Amino acid sequence: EDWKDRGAAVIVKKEVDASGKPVYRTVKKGVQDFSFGRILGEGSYSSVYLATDRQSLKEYAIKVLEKKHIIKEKKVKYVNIEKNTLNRLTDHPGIVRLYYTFQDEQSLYYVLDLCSGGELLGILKRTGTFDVECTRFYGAQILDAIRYMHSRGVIHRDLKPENVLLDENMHVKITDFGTAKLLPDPRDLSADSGLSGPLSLQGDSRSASFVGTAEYVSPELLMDKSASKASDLWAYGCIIYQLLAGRPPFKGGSEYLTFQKIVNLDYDFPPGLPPSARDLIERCLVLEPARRLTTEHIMNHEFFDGQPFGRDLWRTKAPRLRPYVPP
Ligand SMILES: Nc1ncnc2c1ncn2[C@@H]1O[C@H](COP(=O)(O)OP(=O)(O)OP(=O)(O)O)[C@@H](O)[C@H]1O
Ligand SMILES: O=C(O)[C@@H]1CCC(=O)N(CCc2ccc(Cl)cc2)[C@H]1c1ccccc1Cl
Repeated sequence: EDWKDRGAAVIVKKEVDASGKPVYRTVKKGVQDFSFGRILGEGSYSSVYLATDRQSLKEYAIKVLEKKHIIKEKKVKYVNIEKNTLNRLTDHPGIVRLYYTFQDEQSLYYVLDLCSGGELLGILKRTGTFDVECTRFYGAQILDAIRYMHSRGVIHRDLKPENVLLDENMHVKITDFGTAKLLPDPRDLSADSGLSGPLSLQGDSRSASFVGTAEYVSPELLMDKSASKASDLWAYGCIIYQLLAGRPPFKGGSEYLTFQKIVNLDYDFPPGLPPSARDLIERCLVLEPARRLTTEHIMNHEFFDGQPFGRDLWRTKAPRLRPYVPP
């Protein structure tokens, strides 16, 4: 192959025809272009493998879904949502990148960024809690990624520490978009498209079916099933609380008891939490979605005073992991 593979979705092969004339053939990447390594993890409908591109030797995570299982579990819609969502979120360092997809008789394949640092939940369990510096760094990276997602009309709807992965530099990569809600793409909502309908249509997408993970689900999703961008900020408040406290704010002995705690806003802070962190969490964990802080408000909140966002945030070296020690 004269064409160096640059992680492109297709490879151009240079060959010669019978008369010796050079001809170029484009072929889509496929299973044979990778050497599959160990299993990185398993989902309900998927297995994720470490894989190396045979040409560029670049390492990826390849998520493999078995078609038979997807069809049996009626998850074909999920497959398309994950692909369409990831194709909308292509240029942010805090979102797992989908390079390309392909399929064979039995399976679907998603070639993704390799997140060799594992899940945020995993490192939180090892340290117990995060100190303020770590909470600010990871809180800022997660927020920066949410802000980008929302700007592209994507509501994640299942944000939680298990879905915040870490790359080789221990930087955040948000994953698991199969249950996301796609609003009309703001980039298509140019004035003349007439698509810029009533804001309520865009700001508050009705969702009859999906509910996230018990501890992080927002009260509005439990009460009347309407997910909006504010639902992601409720989950964000739960995550910040969990980084500092070592456990989520709403955790009952059963899912039902957890839901009761959520709709009654029944949670307490462990002693010694910094006042600015308490204030930030309190302003995210607000029952009325419209009264919750937005990503812009949170970036300007006192808890993040002096914390760079944007490019600088992604160039910063991840802080050493230290547990939170009350003063
Ligand atoms: N890009 C990645 N790099 C490294 N590990 C990954 C990557 N994506 C997923 N994993 C790991 O593989 C496992 C399965 O992930 P996957 O997204 O397929 O299923 P899941 O969403 O975790 O499970 P479920 O579908 O039940 O919600 C998870 O434990 C996850 O940590
Ligand atoms: O949307 C696409 O990029 C293609 C379009 C052509 C195609 O056939 N597929 C697979 C569609 C599909 C979805 C679910 C099952 Cl169980 C089987 C096939 C899509 C696909 C291929 C690979 C991985 C994911 C997807 Cl959605």
